[in-house]
Amino acid sequence: MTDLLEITGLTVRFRLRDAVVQAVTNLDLTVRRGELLAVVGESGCGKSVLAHALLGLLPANAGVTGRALITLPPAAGVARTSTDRTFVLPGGGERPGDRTVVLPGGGERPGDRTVVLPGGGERPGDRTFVLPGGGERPGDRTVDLLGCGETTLARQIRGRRIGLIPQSPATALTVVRKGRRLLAETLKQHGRDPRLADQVAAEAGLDPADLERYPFELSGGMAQRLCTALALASDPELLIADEPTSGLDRPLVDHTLDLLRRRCDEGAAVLLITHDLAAAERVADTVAVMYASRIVEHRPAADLFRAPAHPYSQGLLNALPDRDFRAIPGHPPMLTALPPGCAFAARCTRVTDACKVQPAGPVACHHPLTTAEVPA
Ligand SMILES: Nc1ncnc2c1ncn2[C@@H]1O[C@H](COP(=O)(O)OP(=O)(O)OP(=O)(O)O)[C@@H](O)[C@H]1O
Ligand code: NI
Repeated sequence: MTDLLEITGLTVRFRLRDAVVQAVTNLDLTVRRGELLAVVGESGCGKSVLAHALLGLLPANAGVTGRALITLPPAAGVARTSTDRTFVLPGGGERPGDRTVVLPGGGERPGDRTVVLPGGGERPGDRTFVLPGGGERPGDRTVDLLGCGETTLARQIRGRRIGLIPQSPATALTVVRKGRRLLAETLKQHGRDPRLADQVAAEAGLDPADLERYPFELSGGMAQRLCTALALASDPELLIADEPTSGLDRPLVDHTLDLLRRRCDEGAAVLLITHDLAAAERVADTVAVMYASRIVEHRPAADLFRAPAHPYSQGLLNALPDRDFRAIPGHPPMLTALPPGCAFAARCTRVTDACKVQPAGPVACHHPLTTAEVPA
């Protein structure tokens, strides 16, 4: 997998009349093509502000520093080049006659994937998509999302290369137009057939019949799925999904998570912001745990869920109903009055004097748990 987005030193401060909110502090993250990165953490730790900073959606009282470099292919639209070819992939397992081929598009490149193609004609369940070569190609350009300016973000990035499923879908859908028209117009805007509206709605878990409703006639969960469909309409390289499953029933939660996973398997990247650790465990490749504006642990999902190293990550996992079901005592500190050292120290059972100094690294803790300390 190659890097799609590289964030370094992202810091966001909100100026209030008599205080400064430290919403995101010195955040480093890399998102690769094909990766599903989950960002988890308690309410108010800075997850949505991170998403909004990347998309230039913060209000005027926000100060943003750092870099967020996204590497994009030259053509408008999705990560495709003129040499990429479209394949139909088999819906099921391997079948007699299936052939193995190496990708297209002018010589092998780093990140090219080998796929098995169906030997016969199209079959039910077969899916068509373009396999991105992955590696950087001539003509790819790098844009700093934090420095490129509103015109570039509005015309080239937001809703095109980066899609957002917003945390408050009802607030996002203020227009008085039926879902079908909204979705069809969005598809058209991105050079896609507006007749795909039903298909994209269904992909997002929305009954196409509900496209006949006005946004204000939709339930919270329906509005959520319409926002998901709208975000998918441009087939973005990066999808930022901010609590995309809140308010959905279990089957729809699973449907949405499967959809996000599939996008990554097809070469796009997803930044999934969620309170739902079980969801992150199910679909994420990597997890970044945020606490009081900082990432405190960033590791492969399998490692983190098996053996969390930061005491805060362990606390979050212990709070799960199928684990200890025990919440971490206390509350996160106010972001207007953060301590100079580790912000978790006041709630941590492992605290020592060393914690008065800010810890750094992929596990930002002076006393991380060792694998031996994690109960089997
Ligand atoms: N415009 C603003 N002015 C001042 N403070 C703000 C502003 N927007 C957000 N904040 C503060 O920034 C902090 C991070 O907010 P954010 O919305 O990112 O939290 P979150 O992790 O997404 O929480 P939740 O899980 O509840 O959605 C919060 O303390 C919030 O009050
Ligand atoms: Ni949020």
